[in-house]
Amino acid sequence: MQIKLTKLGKRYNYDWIFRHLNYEFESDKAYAILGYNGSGKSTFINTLSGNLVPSEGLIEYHVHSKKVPVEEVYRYLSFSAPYLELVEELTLIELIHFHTRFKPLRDLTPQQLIERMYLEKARYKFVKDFSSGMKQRLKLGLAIYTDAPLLLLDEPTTNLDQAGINWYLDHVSQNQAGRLVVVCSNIAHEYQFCDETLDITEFHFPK
Ligand SMILES: Nc1ncnc2c1ncn2[C@@H]1O[C@H](COP(=O)(O)OP(=O)(O)OP(=O)(O)O)[C@@H](O)[C@H]1O
Repeated sequence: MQIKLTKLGKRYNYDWIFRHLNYEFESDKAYAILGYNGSGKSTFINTLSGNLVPSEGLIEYHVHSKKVPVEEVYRYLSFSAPYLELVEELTLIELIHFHTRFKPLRDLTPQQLIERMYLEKARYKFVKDFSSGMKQRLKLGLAIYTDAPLLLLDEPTTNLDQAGINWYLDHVSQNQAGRLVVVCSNIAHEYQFCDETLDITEFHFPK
């Protein structure tokens, strides 16, 4: 997946969140989107995902050199963010089967995914009864192990303890080859594996 941004801008009402943003994301690379709280990282990643419509400028997507229209981009991405909800009324195994009806996993079975997330004991537990750290591991596991060329992660280590952070870093780096990975963060350990950084505050307007 390659993404080219040309003079991209997003505003809410009269407030520009970012503007005049020219950038190219290349496949097989990991990028960190940086900026303080409220600087526009989530707005940016949601614009990149096609979930928010830009106020000006252009986003062009290519998968294996084939142009993908913005309304089709959701087919090519997996996304984990604190504001994206899990279906909490399902058990873990039900949720994974539900998820795979929409998007396949990367060469592993639901049982193997449960093992990789260290959630074997929660196989038949309702997701609503998971701890906040277990929910975050589940969100990340589903995103990382979905077979999608674009992996979007907003604040990936929210609610994770040190063991959970190490688990995230291991699994994201083992599954990064051949994909475009974009991480929104202002915590260094969340994006230490990234090749490039993009500071959203450089595109605040007016400067
Ligand atoms: N739907 C909306 N309508 C109006 N303003 C919004 C909307 N969503 C976000 N904003 C504003 O846009 C700005 C950027 O918010 P955003 O959530 O993108 O920042 P962030 O860098 O991801 O913050 P954090 O690190 O705290 O998650 C903030 O001032 C926020 O209040």
